[in-house]
Amino acid sequence: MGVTGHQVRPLAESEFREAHDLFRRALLLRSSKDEEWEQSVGRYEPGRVLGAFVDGALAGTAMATTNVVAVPGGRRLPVGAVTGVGVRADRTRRGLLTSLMRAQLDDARRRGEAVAMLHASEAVIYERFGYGVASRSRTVELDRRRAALRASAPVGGQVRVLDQDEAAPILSALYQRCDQDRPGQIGRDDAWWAGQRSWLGDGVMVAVHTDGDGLDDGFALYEAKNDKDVSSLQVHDLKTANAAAATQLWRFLLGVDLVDRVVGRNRPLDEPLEWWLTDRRQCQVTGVGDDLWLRLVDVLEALRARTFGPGDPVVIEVRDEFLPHNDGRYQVGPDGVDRCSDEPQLVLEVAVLAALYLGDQTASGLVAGGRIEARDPAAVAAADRLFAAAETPWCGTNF
Ligand SMILES: CC(=O)SCCNC(=O)CCNC(=O)[C@H](O)C(C)(C)COP(=O)(O)OP(=O)(O)OC[C@H]1O[C@@H](n2cnc3c(N)ncnc32)[C@H](O)[C@@H]1OP(=O)(O)O
Repeated sequence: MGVTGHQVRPLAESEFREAHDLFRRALLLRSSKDEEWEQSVGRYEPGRVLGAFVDGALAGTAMATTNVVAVPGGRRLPVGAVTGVGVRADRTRRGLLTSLMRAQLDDARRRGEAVAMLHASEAVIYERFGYGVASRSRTVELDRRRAALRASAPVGGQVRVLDQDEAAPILSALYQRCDQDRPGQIGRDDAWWAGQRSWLGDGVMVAVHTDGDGLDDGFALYEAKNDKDVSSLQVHDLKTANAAAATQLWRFLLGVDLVDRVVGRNRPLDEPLEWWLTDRRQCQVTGVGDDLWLRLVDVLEALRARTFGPGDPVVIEVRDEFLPHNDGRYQVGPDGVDRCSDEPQLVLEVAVLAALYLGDQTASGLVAGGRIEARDPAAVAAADRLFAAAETPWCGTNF
């Protein structure tokens, strides 16, 4: 296969490191050191690492790892977690990524994965392939000396600090107890933890919270940084099973000596930090950005996998140029989803459906934004109720 003079095929295991380094160089990083490669190799899944070749030489790559993602209603769907996407800088804009995406989505379909997901390096790349922003996250910054939690914020349990070696044996099982039903949550296997450790480096510390019964129920991975005489704690990862674990971990982070600012990255939009603080302005939101991008590979199966809110069914027409088998009309209602031939009330592209799918966006917001055509205005409020999810979607896991 190929658009202009290139071929795409799954790579042999002996080619994985070349693909890894091609990806790193596409991200403007140096090639991996042996130790870094050893920590990353487990993430390369035979059969799911693709290469695009020009004149017989590897010029582009994309891979996926087999995972699950939680959708509204609590089901966890099989999903390909797409990553490692890169094309050599001297081979871009000649269709290599397009061929890689096509091969990868065809493969996902053969595997019976109704959705695919990724985190995007740039917002302009993936919509043409049917991906849309399905969850968002925010960056928060707190002045450590002025930010304090209210006495009324949940308390209980204890925090202990571990280094990465000590934390490694417990983090995987602990993560599985944290926030798992929230739409957008995905799995983290041992290979993910090893790869993440390589990515974050040696400077990371781990705070673990234990509840009153001695059960670990939350953790934070954080790192000290000095920038222009400002000392900060960068919180890379904070996941908890309950509110008390979250408030106690934030209390701990805000109590670390010698630190001016605490910066939480990739935090869920609904984390109630402002409500926990005595002075809500000490929580500054310095950024809101896209988190998880989803691609509905099989629209019917994906819609059937989630639950919908109450109300009248709505007929939507989905347009999908890249995967035309999804083109068509669907009746979506609390009692189920089916293809139909009725006149559509709402018309939208498949990437826009991804923005509705986990409940991140409302139909009315997308109508206002010009991304849904409302042929029947009465259907907009009905679609708002149908697609609403009980919890704000959030992934918060890099891959
Ligand atoms: C999930 C992840 O791994 S995210 C990481 C993605 N990788 C990177 O950002 C690394 C640096 N960038 C790259 O390696 C490459 O530029 C890629 C992979 C983003 C794109 O690869 P290419 O082979 O150039 O893409 P391809 O030629 O198939 O482009 C298809 C279309 O998308 C457009 N496009 C692709 N990348 C970009 C971009 N970064 N910005 C704007 N438009 C883009 C092309 O212009 C083209 O448009 P057209 O069909 O209207 O002509």
